[in-house]
Amino acid sequence: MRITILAVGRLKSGPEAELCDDYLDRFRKAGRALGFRSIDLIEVDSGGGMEAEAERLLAKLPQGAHTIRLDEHGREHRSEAFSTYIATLRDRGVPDLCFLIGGAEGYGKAIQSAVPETMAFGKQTWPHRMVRAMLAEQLYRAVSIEAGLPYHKA
Ligand SMILES: C[S@@+](CC[C@H](N)C(=O)[O-])C[C@H]1O[C@@H](n2cnc3c(N)ncnc32)[C@H](O)[C@@H]1O
Repeated sequence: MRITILAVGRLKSGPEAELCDDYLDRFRKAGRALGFRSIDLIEVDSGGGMEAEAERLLAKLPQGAHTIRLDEHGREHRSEAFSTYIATLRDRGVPDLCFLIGGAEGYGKAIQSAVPETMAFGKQTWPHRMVRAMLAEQLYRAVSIEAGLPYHKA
């Protein structure tokens, strides 16, 4: 299974980008043996309003991907359940799993109707820069749980 994180805004550098890269690397190393073939972060330009950002996101969605929209109003998963969930998608043969992260204003309506599945990291609103690193960390945690690595302390 290939994973894509599709995010509004371009982070050239900074602590959030470094943290995100670090967890993506860890995910690649731990995930490969479990059948997670790749993980890529794709950024689209911010600006022009939510609907313009929505169009840019939709244009980059891998065709046929199982897509989950990160949203503070969304569904919450415990880390163990998230680990089982992505493993189940992989075992069902889903080729592409894509996570969307909105921009500073959130999502346009086109995204809300095209991507009904949501996931929340609690009910608070987090900066989109941090949400990337949080998602990369939860993905690494998910594969470390499946692999039995001593990272996650339940
Ligand atoms: C700054 S937030 C958007 C703020 C808010 N939705 C609005 O309309 O003002 C930017 C993006 O970060 C992500 N995000 C922020 N808080 C989140 C949370 N608690 N759980 C999951 N994703 C979150 C979402 O993808 C959101 O679109």
